[in-house]
Amino acid sequence: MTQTTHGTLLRVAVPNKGALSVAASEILKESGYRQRRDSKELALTDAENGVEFFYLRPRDIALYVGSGTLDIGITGRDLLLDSGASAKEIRDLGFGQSRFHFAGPAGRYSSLDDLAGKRIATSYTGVVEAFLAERGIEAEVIRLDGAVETSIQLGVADVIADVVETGSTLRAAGLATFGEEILRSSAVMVTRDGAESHPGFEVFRRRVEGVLVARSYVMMDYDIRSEQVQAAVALTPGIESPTVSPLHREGWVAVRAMVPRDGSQRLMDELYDLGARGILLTEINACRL
Ligand SMILES: Nc1ncnc2c1ncn2[C@@H]1O[C@H](COP(=O)(O)OP(=O)(O)OP(=O)(O)O)[C@@H](O)[C@H]1O
Ligand SMILES: O=P(O)(O)OC[C@H]1O[C@H](OP(=O)(O)OP(=O)(O)O)[C@H](O)[C@@H]1O
Ligand SMILES: [Mg+2]
Repeated sequence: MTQTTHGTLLRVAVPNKGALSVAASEILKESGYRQRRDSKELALTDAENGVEFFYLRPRDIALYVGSGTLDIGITGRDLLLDSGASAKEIRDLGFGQSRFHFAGPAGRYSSLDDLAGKRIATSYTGVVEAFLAERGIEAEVIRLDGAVETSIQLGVADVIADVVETGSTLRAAGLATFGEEILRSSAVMVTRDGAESHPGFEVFRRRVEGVLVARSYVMMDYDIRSEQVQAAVALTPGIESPTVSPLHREGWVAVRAMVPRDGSQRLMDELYDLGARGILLTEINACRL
């Protein structure tokens, strides 16, 4: 293992390509870590921060983390479940959202009952077989590496089970989803029992958490008459507790609180109606809570 003045480096897996790779490196950069500049680099040591990054196929990441070779990884929830690895999800990272669905020629299939005896092509055999077993559906699962949408036209399968984001790939192939959603996925941070004891683990987790909170919250400042402050603070309770400071203007106070980015415009309207003035919204770049 690599040693530095910090001791053993924390070993972190990052998707090397595909739908998650750019956003994963982005969140790590925002968390203050060095990231590779060249997509051909396979590993990068950020000695100053005590972390070594390994750029791997997102499909393999849960296996490396589950087996104990690496401490933390970023991958998709669907890939984690499909791998059957003993890695565990510790944080939804809020990007790479996708749904996983059965699909067939538009109009031909309407429910899961239509799956019996069919050939289902997918890159996610673990997820699909578990789903079918749970519901007692007997069907043949055919493993393909990708571009599964084409397999029906080529006569290899009757239906597919695949990742759907915008649905444009399905539409282009003349396919439509049917039956209930198999699972909902997004990028997740994974680790394994025992990795938490690494001295660098908690710092890493807290840094990423700080970026995620900074992305979902904004800072709100406003002035309000003292007699309205209770009602206003009830609308903006903050995370710990809002800061209320006296103003030079008699009978008025200034309030500062973190508020969820979603709904923040509506909140400004409500505060204005309460009598608040000078309402400001500012971005938070990073935080530790
Ligand atoms: N179009 C998409 N939009 C958002 N997330 C996606 C999309 N396609 C795939 N994903 C998610 O990205 C993760 C990895 O998929 P990705 O396509 O990068 O890898 P792969 O299919 O194994 O490899 P590749 O497509 O490079 O052969 C999965 O968790 C998946 O849910
Ligand atoms: O609903 P959409 O927005 O069209 O996205 C879904 C498509 O994106 C992924 O393909 P990818 O580009 O990863 O190729 P692959 O099939 O070879 O994995 C996925 O497998 C679907 O084909
Ligand atoms: Mg893919």
